[in-house]
Amino acid sequence: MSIPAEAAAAIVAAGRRMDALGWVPATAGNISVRLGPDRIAITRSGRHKGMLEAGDVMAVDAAGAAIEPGARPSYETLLHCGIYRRFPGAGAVLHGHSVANTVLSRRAGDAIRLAGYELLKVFPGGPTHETAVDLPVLDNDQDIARLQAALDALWDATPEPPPGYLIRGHGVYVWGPGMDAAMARLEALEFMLLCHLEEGRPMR
Ligand SMILES: CSC[C@@H](O)[C@@H](O)C(=O)COP(=O)(O)O
Ligand SMILES: [Zn+2]
Repeated sequence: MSIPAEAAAAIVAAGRRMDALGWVPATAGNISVRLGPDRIAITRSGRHKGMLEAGDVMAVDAAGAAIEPGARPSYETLLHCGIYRRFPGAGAVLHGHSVANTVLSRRAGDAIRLAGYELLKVFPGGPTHETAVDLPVLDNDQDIARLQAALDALWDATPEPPPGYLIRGHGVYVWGPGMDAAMARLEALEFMLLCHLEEGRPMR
């Protein structure tokens, strides 16, 4: 299946931006866009996200299976599928490994509370800086299906989960209705995490 040029271009541009900000070292990170009810455009596994070309983006179905036989999507494809399945309004998903999200997630318990930051207004339902967002932190797991099951259990127990979470010592997942919104949320989140880190704040 060929990927719509606009979707591939949005993924390539997002990878360059994340790389410029130092959030996707080596071949870290993965990026996707929802194409339709049973189609997702996602980065191929093992590509450097700052040097993507349109051909580094491929299609999978809603269960994460490659449409093109033999093609190898991101190792973490099931996490993207889990987000699109759970949140019908999600149109783009970003995953990065920044220093701030890695260090803070290693120190944190099961959540990091972000409160009092002006940039919280970038998150849905956060019209003022007085809102607090509890960003979930899950233990890392190389069994991605098991990690997604832990996320599903968490989301089942959380009335309105924020559009992002951390994986301990690994990275962040953030989503939005489209790529621009997902990137704005990622930038806001990384900014607040960096503030948190600089201040040496307690986690909750
Ligand atoms: C460079 S190691 C990082 C990977 O293990 C993984 O966490 C990651 O983010 C990228 O995996 P990928 O399969 O390229 O999408
Ligand atoms: Zn990763």
